[in-house]
Amino acid sequence: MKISDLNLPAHIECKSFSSREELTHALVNDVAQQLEEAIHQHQQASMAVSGGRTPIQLFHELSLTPLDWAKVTLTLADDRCLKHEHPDSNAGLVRHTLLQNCASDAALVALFEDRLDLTYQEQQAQCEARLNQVSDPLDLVILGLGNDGHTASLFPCSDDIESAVNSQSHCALVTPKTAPYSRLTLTPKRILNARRRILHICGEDKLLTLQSALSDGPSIEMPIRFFLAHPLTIYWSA
Ligand SMILES: O=C(O)[C@H](O)[C@@H](O)[C@H](O)[C@H](O)COP(=O)(O)O
Repeated sequence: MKISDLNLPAHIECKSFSSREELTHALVNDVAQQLEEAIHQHQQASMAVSGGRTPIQLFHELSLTPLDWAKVTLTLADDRCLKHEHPDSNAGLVRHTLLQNCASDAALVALFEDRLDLTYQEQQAQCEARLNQVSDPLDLVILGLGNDGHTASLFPCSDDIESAVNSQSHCALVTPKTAPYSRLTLTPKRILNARRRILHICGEDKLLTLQSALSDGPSIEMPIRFFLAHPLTIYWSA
């Protein structure tokens, strides 16, 4: 199957690559250009990135890209409720792979604070306060996709999904049943307010998930649908 086999609506732009290396190269250029334009227009830039395995190469190559990183604020589309030194922490991943080299001067606004003495509800309240200080709209949000149709940490299996997707806040606390750790996630409201959204996916399995998300069905059952209904750029490679 190829991404061109999917019947994508006109508001979705699709960029398809024959290798992950080519995809990464093109995506780095796109992201760098978007951040530069934002800095040019309003003297600063803001971007939320996702965790997981897919963006690791992107983070590394972005970190090597010359840019006025001191004017860039990074945050996360979602994070696991873990200390940042934990290998599954998205904030830890961003610190170790993206906030390096040329990008070491960028600011990172973590969703989950690096401490375990607060309840998850207190963490959520503090995350909300921090996100209030990050420019809204964000210039760019890079999303990933799970094969259950989750994106960010909007997990369809979670008891919290309905309140998370309807939330008027910047972030929500979600505990998935099919994945480890409670999570803090940006809400659809905050993600949809961004100036631009990119979906970064690699592999045939993600294409099948995308195909099923494009078929009719409730958004809450495959939360990526909230974003497929709005302008989006998809970067895909096998
Ligand atoms: O922290 C997370 O789990 C994510 O941000 C999540 O939404 C991720 O993007 C997808 O699960 C895809 O993960 P992979 O890139 O590892 O397939």
